Amino acid sequence: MAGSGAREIQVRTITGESTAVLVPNNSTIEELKLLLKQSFPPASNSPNFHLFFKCKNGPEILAAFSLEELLLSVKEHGIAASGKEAKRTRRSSAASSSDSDHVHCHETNSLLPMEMVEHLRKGIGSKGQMVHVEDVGARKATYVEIPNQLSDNMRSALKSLGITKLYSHQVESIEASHAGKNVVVATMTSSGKSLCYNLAVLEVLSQDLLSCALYLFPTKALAQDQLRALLDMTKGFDASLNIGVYDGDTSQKDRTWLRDNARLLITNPDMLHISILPHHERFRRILSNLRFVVIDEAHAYKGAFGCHTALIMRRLRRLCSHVYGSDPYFIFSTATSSNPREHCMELANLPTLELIQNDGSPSARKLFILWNPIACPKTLLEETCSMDTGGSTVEIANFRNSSPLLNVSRLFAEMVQHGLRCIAFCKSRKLCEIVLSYTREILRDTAPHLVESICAYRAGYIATDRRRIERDFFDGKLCGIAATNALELGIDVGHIDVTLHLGFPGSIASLWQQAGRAGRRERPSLAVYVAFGGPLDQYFMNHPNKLFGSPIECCHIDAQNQQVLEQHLVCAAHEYPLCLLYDEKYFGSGLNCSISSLKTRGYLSTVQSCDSSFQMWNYIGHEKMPSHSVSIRAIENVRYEVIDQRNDEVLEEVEESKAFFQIYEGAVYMHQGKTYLVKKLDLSNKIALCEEADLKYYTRTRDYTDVHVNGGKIAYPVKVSNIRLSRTTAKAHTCKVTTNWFGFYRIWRGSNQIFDTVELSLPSYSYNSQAVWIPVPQSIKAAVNKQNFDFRGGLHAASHALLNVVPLHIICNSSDLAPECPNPHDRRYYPERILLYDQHPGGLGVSVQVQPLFTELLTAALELLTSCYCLGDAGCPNCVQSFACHEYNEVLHKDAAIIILKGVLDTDKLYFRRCHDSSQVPGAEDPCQNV
Ligand SMILES: Nc1ncnc2c1ncn2[C@@H]1O[C@H](COP(=O)(O)OP(=O)(O)OP(=O)(O)O)[C@@H](O)[C@H]1O
Repeated sequence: MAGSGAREIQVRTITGESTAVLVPNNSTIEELKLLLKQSFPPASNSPNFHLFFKCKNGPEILAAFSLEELLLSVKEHGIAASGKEAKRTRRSSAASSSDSDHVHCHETNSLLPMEMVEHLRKGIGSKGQMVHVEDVGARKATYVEIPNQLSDNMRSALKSLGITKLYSHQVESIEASHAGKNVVVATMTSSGKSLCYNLAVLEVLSQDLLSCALYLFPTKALAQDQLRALLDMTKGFDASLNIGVYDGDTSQKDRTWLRDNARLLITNPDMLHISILPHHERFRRILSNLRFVVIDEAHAYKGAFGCHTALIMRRLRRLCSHVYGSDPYFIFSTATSSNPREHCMELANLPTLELIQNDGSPSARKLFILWNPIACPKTLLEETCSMDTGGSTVEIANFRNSSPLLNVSRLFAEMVQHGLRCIAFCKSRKLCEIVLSYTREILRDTAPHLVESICAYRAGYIATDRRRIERDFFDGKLCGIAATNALELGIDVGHIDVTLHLGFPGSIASLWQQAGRAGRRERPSLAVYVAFGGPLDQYFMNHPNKLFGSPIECCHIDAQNQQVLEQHLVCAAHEYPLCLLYDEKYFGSGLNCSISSLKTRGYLSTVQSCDSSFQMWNYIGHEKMPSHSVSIRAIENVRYEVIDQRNDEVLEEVEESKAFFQIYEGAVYMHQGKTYLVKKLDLSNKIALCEEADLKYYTRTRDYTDVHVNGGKIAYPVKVSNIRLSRTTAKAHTCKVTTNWFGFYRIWRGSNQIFDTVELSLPSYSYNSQAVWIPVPQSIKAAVNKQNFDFRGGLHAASHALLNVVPLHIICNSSDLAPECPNPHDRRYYPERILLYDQHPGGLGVSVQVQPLFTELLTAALELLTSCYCLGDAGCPNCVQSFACHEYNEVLHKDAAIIILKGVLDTDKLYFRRCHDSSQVPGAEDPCQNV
């Protein structure tokens, strides 16, 4: 029993030994350590000596040693960094939480990221899974003295951040901003880009007490993160800045206050579009005094979302100029784009932009491992497992299976057990939950005290849960997160040592963005890309130079996309009448034609004047708020709530389009690594009731997605370049994209064996869109079959090749379009055609732009395939594989695709020659005939 001057604490080592230790009150950390060492001399066979302190009498024990003492001690022993950083490391910060009665302490053999590579090579990677290690060398900082012109406010802000010198690119960008230039800072992740815009903006705002700034972030989490940073930085300022976040979560009361008082308003493009611009008079003070617009993570604005944001920027700049007499400067920041200047100029319609890209920040060494689970033959795996004395029976049994999921889970457990803070990026929400659950299973055997120190993070979780997880990771209460790309953009979750990547995330830019989350603040780091068995991942495993030697992707936006342009012109006219003379510089040369189209469709009217360029066009549409019907990033409002029926707690809200992949009666639903059985799906109230259950299986839906071409004409005429294009029989039509769910499988965990097939009856999910397509004649099918090639695989490969060449000819992202991807198990009839459709509900107009170019694109696709010397039916990512394939690049046949593409081009050529010969040119002079 604890006497009055002492307390009893329970101590347990990682190997499970446990005893009670009597600790005198007010003992220092050194005394405590000594006591513990006497009770548990580190055994030679226990190199990873983790101590777990559980205080029986509640949390008071922490009062015996202050955080400072703990930090000092930790620092002395060289197992964590000092000062501010140490506060964020897991080892020390668990103790900083006064409401915690758990203290985790790694006494010896915590591994550094670089040491981990050797550890893996000798341990779980000893049989060849580590197929490549790329050494991304360290870079030294180029510091510059803080410029003399910076005010005392700025100097004290820097001091409060512990910054004594600036990186060269920071000074370069601040000077450019202050010289009145628009600036884009395109340096590495964690290179101090925020300071580039914060110093430039705060300096002006603290000197000119009327001036205002608008910060745009693509996510609410980033906005909150920046608010915290700005409030910290400006604590000692003598000028009132009134910084606040104005987004969908802001209360009405706070909104009113911010409108009246804020000088630095943090928001997002959605809010600008739907709330600020349509009610611009309420923001008169801010818009009249707007000096800066800051756009962080500029690479997030590409494709459909980028196109909408570009038009919102034009609406903003136009209102500032026409109504409020202001002309703000722009500061962009981006880490992963290979065309930052061109992209940002298009985004905000700027004539000039200063590019700052000579990165002066230091970066530590990063080792990037390519890890191929299937590189390890089954027999060798068995051998490894039987030799692996540290693994549990479950683990050994599981690891015998070369599943990438189990590999990544094992790596995840390995990292946290060795004191390395880690994010395991997974491509889907389900994978994220499974990885968490497997990793916890491993930890339960090897380090039970760490089971609760890891969790999952994904966009579906309710906002308060996400904020808590971010905070807990930052504070060090958590040491690992299995996350989707929701954690990819730069939220500061503190220091991270390792990133794991389960499967290729969809773009090289995304992979680097994710890997950039580790190794911040000059600490060496590790990234491990674990491959799936699909052709794309296997290609990178076999050709590492294609991954590390290729430039990251460009960001494309097309602010002239007629369909999107017209949607925003309606909003713009509602905000302030349009005028050809003054607005063409914002909306481009298509303005005149779009105004006529909107007039015909009943959106605009004018009072006749003698000179048409002076005419003012007023909004006369029926909607009170036209911006409400323009969706800028296909956010779904209809969502299903997943409720734990035992305590009525909402676990998640799932968008309608994704709901039935996860929740249906009998589904095994996962949340924070726990399994739940879905008991009831209430379709009318959009609620799924579930109960926690210990299940040894998981479920997978049986579904298919069909594209039904309606044959309806698309309402928007497309501008065709003056270049004489080849004729085509391809058509662009409206279409309906429908997903059907008709059953599900029950599958054993571990062995992945299907043991039950269940039928389902669920409503299908559809959205209207636009498609461009060409039929493939029977003669071509016969030619493919004659070679014993897979015709369906050929259609799939040809559509992928076509998709791969589209962004080279049209400004768009390849993710704006999708091909028809066959499910290998689907034996139904399939249309014999090459088709691409707009992935954005309602359509984006990209298919329409593709149609007149179809022959050129088919020719380019054919050239791509014939000039690519890769071997095998499945091709490679340079030719027929697509990063975004819905069916993991299965059912591909490159040689069949060559026959199909060639055949379709020849058929079209022949058709037009015959038309010409018989002088029956069916309107073919106009390549838009089918639009
Ligand atoms: N001149 C400097 N000297 C030392 N540390 C700095 C300096 N400038 C910035 N930092 C620190 O570097 C870290 C990363 O900064 P910041 O978050 O601004 O990077 P970033 O480039 O915006 O990152 P991301 O690309 O992830 O958004 C922060 O902790 C910041 O305080």
